[in-house]
Amino acid sequence: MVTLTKLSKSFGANQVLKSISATFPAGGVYGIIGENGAGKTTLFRCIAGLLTHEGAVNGVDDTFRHRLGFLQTNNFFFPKMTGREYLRLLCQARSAPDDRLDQRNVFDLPLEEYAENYSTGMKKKLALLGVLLQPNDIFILDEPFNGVDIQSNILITEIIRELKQKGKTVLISSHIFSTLSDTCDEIYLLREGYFVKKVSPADYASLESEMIDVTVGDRLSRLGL
Ligand SMILES: Nc1ncnc2c1ncn2[C@@H]1O[C@H](COP(=O)(O)OP(=O)(O)OP(=O)(O)O)[C@@H](O)[C@H]1O
Repeated sequence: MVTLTKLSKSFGANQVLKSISATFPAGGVYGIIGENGAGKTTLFRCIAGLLTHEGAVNGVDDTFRHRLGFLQTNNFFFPKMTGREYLRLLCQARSAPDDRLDQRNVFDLPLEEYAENYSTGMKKKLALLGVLLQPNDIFILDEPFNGVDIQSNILITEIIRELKQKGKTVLISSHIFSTLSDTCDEIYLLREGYFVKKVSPADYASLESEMIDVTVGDRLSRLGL
């Protein structure tokens, strides 16, 4: 479970998150959507403890961050570290078994090659595999579908469903609505620092058409194709 209590974050005069309170129970998948710059990554980084903030995430003394796997939008890989060495490092950081890596390499990554030389999609999959090999209960996936191929898209969707079945908590952001509507129990719309909407599956279709209306508006006629 993830609980946010009056979570606020500013960068100088730019107040990105404005006293957000929300509860994400275990065994659920929660989508966070919002325009570029709405604050999704900032929210995730606050939850993961990578940014100082006002308000609380799961209480001050909670050790839940030791059970939290965070797939960032852009992942860092040490120079001259192979994919296998990266996975071992992540396993060892959480005292997880680092054997059977070839068997668990479900994305068929070239584990003997340097991770920094991987393609964009391969880097994303390596980082995702790393947090999946750890004994995490909470998964924050910032744009996990970004840059990955169709096959991996399908597999990641099924992995998210499996995490839910196992009772994990999954927070996920995406700019592709269908990737969220396929998996999420609730979708939150982040706008101007607030969750302005919390939508259940029965209302996903109307949320999507509302977003299309708002987004497209008069833009096509302005473009004048
Ligand atoms: N380290 C930082 N220093 C200053 N401003 C920042 C920093 N990180 C984010 N911001 C600002 O916070 C706001 C929210 O950025 P954030 O990356 O969280 O948005 P986002 O919703 O994840 O966007 P996108 O969909 O483009 O990934 C933006 O105005 C951004 O410029």
